[in-house]
Amino acid sequence: MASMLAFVFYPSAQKRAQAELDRVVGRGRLPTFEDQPLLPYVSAVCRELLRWHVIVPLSIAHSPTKDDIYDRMFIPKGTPMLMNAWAILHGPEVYPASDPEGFKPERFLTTEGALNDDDVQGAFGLRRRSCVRLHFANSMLWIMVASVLATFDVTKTKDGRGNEIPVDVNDSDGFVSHPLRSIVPFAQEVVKRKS
Ligand code: HEM
Repeated sequence: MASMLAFVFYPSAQKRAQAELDRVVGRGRLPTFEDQPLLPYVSAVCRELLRWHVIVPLSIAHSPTKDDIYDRMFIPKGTPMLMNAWAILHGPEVYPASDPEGFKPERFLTTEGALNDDDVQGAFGLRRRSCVRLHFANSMLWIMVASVLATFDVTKTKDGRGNEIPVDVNDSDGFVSHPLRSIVPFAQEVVKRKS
């Protein structure tokens, strides 16, 4: 869902990823995992999706098994603790160069155009208890994004006069965050790309 919003709001990122796909894969087949090393911008789009719209914004609650002190704060055993993944992944200290709220896949690329070392680990929790299926989830996200971009243009819907209908962003409440489903069929168009 967040990918559809990102493609609508940031058409230049969508076009740049499609240009990379056209150059590496061509228009005669779908991308596969063998193509992945040659598609750093598409991979950067996936990282930016995980960062820009954090799926589990407060991660999962954990609690210490014994009393602890952290940074001069006393934390009693059993205190529920949440990691603010949204704040970490939008922190201007970590993403200073360019607008942490904006969708900028190039923040994950080196000046030579290769992927940098920031693998957005925080989106999957940190350290010992992080997501056990993060590699599977990353692969599924990548193949979905690569396939959609290879096949479709995602744009704003136009009204009867040809004016774009503004997309209103509403996110779900709760443990898992996603754009609300109702906006998708009404304000976005997913059109098969012209060959
Ligand atoms: C983009 C997709 C996904 C995201 C963003 C995500 C994110 C997370 C996060 C933030 C946690 C909590 C880590 C913590 O406790 O600090 C977690 C835990 C977990 N995730 Fe995922 N996850 C994703 C996909 C999946 C999938 C596809 C599976 C299974 C097929 C999965 C299975 C689990 C399990 C079993 C845990 C609990 C791990 C534990 O407590 O030891 N996740 N995930």
